[in-house]
Amino acid sequence: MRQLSTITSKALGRSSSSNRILGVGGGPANYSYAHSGQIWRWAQRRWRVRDPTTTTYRRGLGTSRGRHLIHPKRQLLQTRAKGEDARGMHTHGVEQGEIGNTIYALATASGRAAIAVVRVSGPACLNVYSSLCPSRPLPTPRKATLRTLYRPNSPKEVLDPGALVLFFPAPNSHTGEDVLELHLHGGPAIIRAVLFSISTLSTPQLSIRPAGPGEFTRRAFTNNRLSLPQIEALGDTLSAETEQQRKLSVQATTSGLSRKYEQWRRMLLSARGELEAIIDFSEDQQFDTAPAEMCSNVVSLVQELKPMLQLHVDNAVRGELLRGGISLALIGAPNAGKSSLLNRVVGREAAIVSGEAGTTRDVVDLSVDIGGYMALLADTAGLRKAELAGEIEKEGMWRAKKRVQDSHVVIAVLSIETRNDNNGNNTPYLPIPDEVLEVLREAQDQCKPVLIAVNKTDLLHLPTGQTLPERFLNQITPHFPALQHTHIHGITCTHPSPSDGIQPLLRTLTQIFTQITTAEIDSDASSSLGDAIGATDRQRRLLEECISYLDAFLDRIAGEDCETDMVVAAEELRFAAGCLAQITGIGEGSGDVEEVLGVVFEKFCVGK
Ligand SMILES: Nc1nc2c(ncn2[C@@H]2O[C@H](COP(=O)(O)OP(=O)(O)OP(=O)(O)O)[C@@H](O)[C@H]2O)c(=O)[nH]1
Repeated sequence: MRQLSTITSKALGRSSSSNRILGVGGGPANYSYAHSGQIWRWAQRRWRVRDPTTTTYRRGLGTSRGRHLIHPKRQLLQTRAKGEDARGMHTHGVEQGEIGNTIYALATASGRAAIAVVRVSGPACLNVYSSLCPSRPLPTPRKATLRTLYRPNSPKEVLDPGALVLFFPAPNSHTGEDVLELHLHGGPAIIRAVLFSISTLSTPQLSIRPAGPGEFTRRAFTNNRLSLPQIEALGDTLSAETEQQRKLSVQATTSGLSRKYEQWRRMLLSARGELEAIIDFSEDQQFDTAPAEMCSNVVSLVQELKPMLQLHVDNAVRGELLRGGISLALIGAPNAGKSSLLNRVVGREAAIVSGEAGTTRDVVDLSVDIGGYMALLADTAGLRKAELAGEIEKEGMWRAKKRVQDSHVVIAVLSIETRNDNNGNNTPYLPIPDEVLEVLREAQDQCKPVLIAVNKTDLLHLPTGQTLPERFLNQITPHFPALQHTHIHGITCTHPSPSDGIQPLLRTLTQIFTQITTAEIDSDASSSLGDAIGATDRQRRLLEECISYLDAFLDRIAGEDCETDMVVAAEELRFAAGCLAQITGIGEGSGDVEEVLGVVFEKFCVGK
């Protein structure tokens, strides 16, 4: 990635306050600009000024809020960026009184168990310990130590005769505060007694109270032990059901995504600083680098950053497939065996199977773990000529087609049928209905992976090892020249056997899942692109928003009214950086982090 030229000339070198004003280089980050674009927005809101180039707007700029005007185009605000302290660390509006509290909760599931863990976090940890384990020395930090727990102030009353106690002194603990873990015998009465005992230790000076859902993790975030993306990933870890979801959440928890986004945000802020330097000082100052070159450097940086962001968005979409499940539509003619296949895959009689054509009228949805991937299977109404179908069946077919459009993968079930030949023998043949072909072609046009399952192969009495005769394969392939042969499987649903073809079909499905969820890696790009697959839906939407601001920036900078457009273009960069700030919860524009945390912590349980 190209580095922007650093502005070291007279314009910035005059004083340390210049550095602060321009937000370039070091120095306390206590100041931030509201430049023309921002003032314009205020003006729009307050005085209904529409055109940023009018003098009215400039008057608005000069007089609004009566702040110190350092330049006709901008104003210095001595407002500390919300949620950012002097070191640029996030404070997230945590009330000081709150953080001084000590919290406790049962960290393991309630109910009878071999072991139950009670967690305590906050400044009163040592008091809790000395009250429960009177006259016993504090365990060595991070070393499990056997202790007898007593009821506070009743040294003869044992609560748990053999608890393992762990002490994690601040700041090297999960929450960044002192943390005490009590590994108790898991009987409900012991747990209740210990929790009650802890609650009695609260004093006006050292408040001790039960923790809310996710409150330990919230403290970890507040104390910079975890980033917002890591917490989101942690939420996913807790709700992971399949192996792939688990891997994804672990990847996201341990990846350096936050660092990457923060790096990009700082690059954008630095780029914005360069533009603002040009706007403010190009008329009367000397730069080491010519303004035109500085401007083109900023444009190049944005042009290089954009595809990286786009790749992250694409990879995040793949991650969403793992997180939310891959949707599969089963389509085919009535009686082809779609419901029978669904039942075989989920391993139970989930859908009604009958010899009566048109049994399935509506879409039947089921989720199932296929090869470690969460798959959302949809059995749909059989497709046939509309003129043969009644109103309900027509509605069912419409829904089936709609489901194909919304699915990530399509499985078409064709079925072997038999008819009497002239000699009175039952001859197998493979009907391929036009309605099914049409839907499959549409799916292929939308680049959806398609798999064809030829059902009822038991009617063929094939020799062992053969799953589909060549002639049927040859009948299918001309319709789908682009379809891989490995995506055509012979199966039998009603005669389970090692050669029924179901396992090979599932293996192919798993391969398809792997393909559509594997991160796209640009060979020139950073390795963190693979990590982007762990990005959440919220992060993806913010990345997309960031890209749209970068597009707007590039449009502005290419505009004819260079002076005005550059001012507004710098504002677009600020918004773009704000989107990245919202992802990490760090920096100007990070928005209401509490609100984001509220959504993120919904998934957390008490004790986490
Ligand atoms: N011989 C044989 N019969 C099968 C097989 N699979 C399904 N059938 C039969 O085919 C008939 C239709 O099966 P379903 O699974 O209900 O078919 P469907 O495609 O869901 O049918 P609709 O709901 O009408 O769209 C039933 O009588 C099944 O027993 C198979 O592998 N071999």
